[in-house]
Amino acid sequence: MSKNKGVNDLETAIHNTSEIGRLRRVLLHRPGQELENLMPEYMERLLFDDIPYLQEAQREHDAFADCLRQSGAEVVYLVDLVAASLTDDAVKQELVRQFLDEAEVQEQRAREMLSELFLSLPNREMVSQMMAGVRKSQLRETDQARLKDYLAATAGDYPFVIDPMPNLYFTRDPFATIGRGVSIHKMHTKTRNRETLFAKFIFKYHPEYKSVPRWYDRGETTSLEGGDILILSPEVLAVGISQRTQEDSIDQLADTILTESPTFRKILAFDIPKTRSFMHLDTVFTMVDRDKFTVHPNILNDITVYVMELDENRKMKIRQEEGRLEDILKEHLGLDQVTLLRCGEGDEIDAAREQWNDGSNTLAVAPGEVVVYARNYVTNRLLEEHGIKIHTIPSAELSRGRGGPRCMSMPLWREDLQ
Ligand SMILES: NC(=O)NCCC[C@H](N)C(=O)O
Repeated sequence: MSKNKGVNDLETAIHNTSEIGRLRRVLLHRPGQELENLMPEYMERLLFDDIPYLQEAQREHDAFADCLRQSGAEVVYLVDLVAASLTDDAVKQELVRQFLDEAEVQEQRAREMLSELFLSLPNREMVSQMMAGVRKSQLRETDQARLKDYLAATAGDYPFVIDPMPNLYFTRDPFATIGRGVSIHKMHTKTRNRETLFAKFIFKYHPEYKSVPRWYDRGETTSLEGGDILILSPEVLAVGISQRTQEDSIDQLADTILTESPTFRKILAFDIPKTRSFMHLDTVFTMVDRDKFTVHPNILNDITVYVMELDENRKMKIRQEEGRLEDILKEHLGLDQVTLLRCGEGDEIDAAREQWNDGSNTLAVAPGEVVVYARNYVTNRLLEEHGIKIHTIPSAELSRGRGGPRCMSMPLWREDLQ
């Protein structure tokens, strides 16, 4: 792939062989009405710690998208991809049917009314409405009257007929591009599991994406989330064993990838503490250059790395690594030196504060060039001192969802590293 090629010349739908190759096409979701459907009573279940101010969150998100465009990436939005996957009425009806199943709307009359509501909308608006959720008050008065008993019995005072999906702007998690393929995830929580239905439709019906190889699927029984998957090189993947990703899922992913992908040879499984602030591997560890990584200092004593690879009989071998993380990375990536850049410069308080606001969660747009939240100025200064070029984006509202630039993006196409 030549650096001079235009985005339209990218020959394959998906191409992602590293964390840091020049980013050429990336998937985002601009936060929408789903954030306006957050209420304090239900925030914890919906995985938010506070309610972002939507207009400001959108301004911040637009600044993020502009920053990615200026660094040479085409920005693609989730609603547009899903809308373009609804290639005919039958597919649109199939999405509505499965969406209602997964939103657990079982009563026949309620299903009919909601189907009518969704199918009356153009594709893009319909998808946005699904994402936003449906308030009881949005149903026509006549429908509310007809459904009175059903609504009282199923929801009581609960104000939604269908829950919002406020975590959609973290496009990193419901599916992940790996090499030329994709893993579609079974999510750890019910609230986020509904997000992966959109990925199912993109990779089943979208004209450009429907033939992409599949490494993992949403029908699996154990959870795997994209924030736990890092592509350290075309041969080596890192996958977090975390609050969100189970060991069995990594076994399953490793079996498929190591057998079927033409390049990946090894998976490093990083066992990290299972807590909310470290929910995924990328909340404590990201790659910023060929030999440099950000890390949350608090996990360094609490991390165990396992190496998974196929032996000469193509049977999976797993062994535990000993020693410092720097040395393990050096060995498996064939590097002379690895530098770990400690969040908050390693200061106990700055590290905790900045990691909570995703100081270790950087998105590389090229080797040694990353997008970071402006608020994490201590970590950002350290990155610059080590020669990393940083692009800062505003983050007062976006950070309330507990995810940073890497969490808010899914690379669809990166250039290979030379
Ligand atoms: N990769 C990531 O760490 N994504 C951030 C996800 C935040 C979201 N509120 C969640 O709890 O799933």
